[in-house]
Amino acid sequence: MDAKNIRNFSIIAHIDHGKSTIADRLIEQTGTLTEREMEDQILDNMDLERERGITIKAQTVRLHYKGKDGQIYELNLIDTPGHVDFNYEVSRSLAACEGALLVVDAAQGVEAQTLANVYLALEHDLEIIPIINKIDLPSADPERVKKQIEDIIGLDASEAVLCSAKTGVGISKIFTEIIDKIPAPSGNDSEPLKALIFDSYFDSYKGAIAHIRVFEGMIKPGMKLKMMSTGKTFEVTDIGFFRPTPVNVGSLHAGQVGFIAGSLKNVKDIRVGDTITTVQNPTKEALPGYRGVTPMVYCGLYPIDSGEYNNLKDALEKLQLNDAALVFEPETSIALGFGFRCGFLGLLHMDVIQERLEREYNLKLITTAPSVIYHVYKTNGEMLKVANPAELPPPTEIEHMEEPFVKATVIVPNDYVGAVMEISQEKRGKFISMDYIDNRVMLVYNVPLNEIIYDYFDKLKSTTRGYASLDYELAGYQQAKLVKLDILLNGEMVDALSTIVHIDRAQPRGRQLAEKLKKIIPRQMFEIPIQAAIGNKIIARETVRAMRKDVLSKCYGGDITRKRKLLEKQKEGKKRMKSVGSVEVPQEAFMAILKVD
Ligand SMILES: Nc1nc2c(ncn2[C@@H]2O[C@H](COP(=O)(O)OP(=O)(O)OP(=O)(O)O)[C@@H](O)[C@H]2O)c(=O)[nH]1
Repeated sequence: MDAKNIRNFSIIAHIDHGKSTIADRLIEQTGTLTEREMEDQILDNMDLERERGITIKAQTVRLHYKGKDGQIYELNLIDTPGHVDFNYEVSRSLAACEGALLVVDAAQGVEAQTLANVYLALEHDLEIIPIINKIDLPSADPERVKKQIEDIIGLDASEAVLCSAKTGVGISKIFTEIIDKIPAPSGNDSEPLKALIFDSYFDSYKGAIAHIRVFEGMIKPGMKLKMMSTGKTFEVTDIGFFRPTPVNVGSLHAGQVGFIAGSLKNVKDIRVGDTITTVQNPTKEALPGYRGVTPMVYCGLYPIDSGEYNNLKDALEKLQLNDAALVFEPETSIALGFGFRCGFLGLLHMDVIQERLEREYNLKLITTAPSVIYHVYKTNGEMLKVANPAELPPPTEIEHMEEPFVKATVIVPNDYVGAVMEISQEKRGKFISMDYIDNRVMLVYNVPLNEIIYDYFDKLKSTTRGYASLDYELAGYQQAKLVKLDILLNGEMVDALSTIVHIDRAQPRGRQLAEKLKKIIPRQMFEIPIQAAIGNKIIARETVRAMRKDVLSKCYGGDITRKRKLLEKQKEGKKRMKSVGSVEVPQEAFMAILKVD
């Protein structure tokens, strides 16, 4: 295919504005798949993704379309993940494109992630084609949305495509716009190879597979290639593109998008953002923008049955084959035994991994409350990065501490500005700016990531009746007065329940946590004191009183089915219990810290 007939583009949108549905329509109209093959929402093909209705892993598909001029065009649609956790992947996918379709919901208008994604696209100098979707909705107001796109983003929206991915209106116009407005890729087959890795996945037959965009040069099977960030070399065995199932081809040329596989066994060898070149005639300069992914959120994962430790290890290793962003290392807790401290890109990523471990690998796990990484500057000049609150050194050894902050952008209707400000301040947010857009307001705050993890977004959503949209990006570390809050059960400290909190919040958090735990920890044969402590100082105390009745005392007569049901229920409840010293602690307790404020 002549490069002048190639178009590489992404679709960017706020969650639920219709990105996947539009992608489906584009695939359908190019006849890339027969109707029978056309499964609903092909691009979101992981089960979990479908259930949660969000795009997690980027997918790519090559479409062939006959333009008005009678020529066949190769359109490479590069899907981008739609969640803030995966911002870096979005950025790499965009770097592989010349253009982007900006999809905005005709009823909801511009939202926080619309903006975040547009800014990323503009950073990569992409040609942006505004598309106003869902015009079939009774509440659709395309004119108003056009105005928002112009006022807020500063893009000319006079020629925005009005479309309904549901009815199919406007889809043909999208093709014309892609062909007419998005520039064809430049690049030269005879230059030294320069290809960008923008995604990777693990195939049990072929090993690790890299999604790539060739900028300069060309690739053929048998070539010896080199990863520029690590120097790792390998031989190419397979080359191809996605339709969306993989189709092998003989070569990939400058300007094209596709995949390569070779003697690579682990996705860790394929770093998203890295540049690939040839061993024989390497390029001098890597493509810009590469950085390693760093997990932002950590938690402890422990098998309820300690005999499952090795199975958990195997499962994590398997998941990691496909997910280079997942990190883990063995950890021991006095309370929970042997487990792993695992690092994730964000809360959604954490949720997805936990769910897959339980669902696909049949593991029963105790998860500790998520934590961020604190920078602890010790009095001896050492700096520690602490991801597990239990590992915080004693206060006497700490000179000062720093915690990660994010720049949070919130868009809400005018009526809720006060509420958002209140929540943000409560969450130790520092006000940055406020702008009026249409009948809404865009607020920017610097907020500790720790507070975002707790319940910032939930609170935001509930107090604004779901109208607030949020996007955030990491904004560096700042000094903060932080302390470790410990919990003692029956006089014994439970390391897995320790958290790091701001000094001003420590007292009330400790009290609330003790109250909450009192409700969660079931009564046992003896009295259980629950204490919250900072260092040696006890700041709260509650007591779970001893059990008086056993579960069966409710059963009168000989109703055996009811009796069995009660025992079953009790067993069910027990599954998620972990004996900590002499106390049975349910999973919920380890998450209780997230539920207090
Ligand atoms: N009425 C109407 N509904 C639509 C239209 N396009 C998409 N939807 C619906 O809007 C919802 C979200 O659409 P998706 O395509 O899953 O949205 P998305 O942007 O891909 O969402 P993420 O994958 O989470 O980023 C789905 O229930 C769609 O059926 C449209 O043109 N009209």
